[in-house]
Amino acid sequence: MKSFDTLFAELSEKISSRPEGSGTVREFDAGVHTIGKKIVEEAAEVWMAAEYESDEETAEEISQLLYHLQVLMLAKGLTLDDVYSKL
Ligand SMILES: N=c1c2ncn([C@@H]3O[C@H](COP(=O)(O)OP(=O)(O)OP(=O)(O)O)[C@@H](O)[C@H]3O)c2ncn1[C@@H]1O[C@H](COP(=O)(O)O)[C@@H](O)[C@H]1O
Repeated sequence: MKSFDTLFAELSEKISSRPEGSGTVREFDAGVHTIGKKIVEEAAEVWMAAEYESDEETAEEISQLLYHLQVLMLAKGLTLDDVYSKL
């Protein structure tokens, strides 16, 4: 099982090494505008799942939202500490 920190380390490594077929690299290259739209879409899916779907489906949507937030952090050059320092 991954944690928020281990996923962030994995995504950072993907963006550095740019392996063929990485969805993360593709989304990173698409830029902040595209990633931002994905975040809004995923946030709506979290809301709908929380109201109308199972706990498992809600957890899956939340995991996807966290993933896209991390890609946005990387696209902006933000670190985990930048965010954690605001918690
Ligand atoms: N955790 C995730 C993850 N969560 C969500 N997603 C992406 O978000 C999409 C889910 O969005 P939707 O539910 O809207 O599904 P969809 O509409 O079919 O997707 P799109 O058409 O919008 O691409 C998936 O298709 C993935 O592209 C993720 N992509 C990758 N990861 C993890 O990131 C790591 C690196 O992945 P790669 O860069 O692909 O190697 C791996 O550990 C993966 O498990």
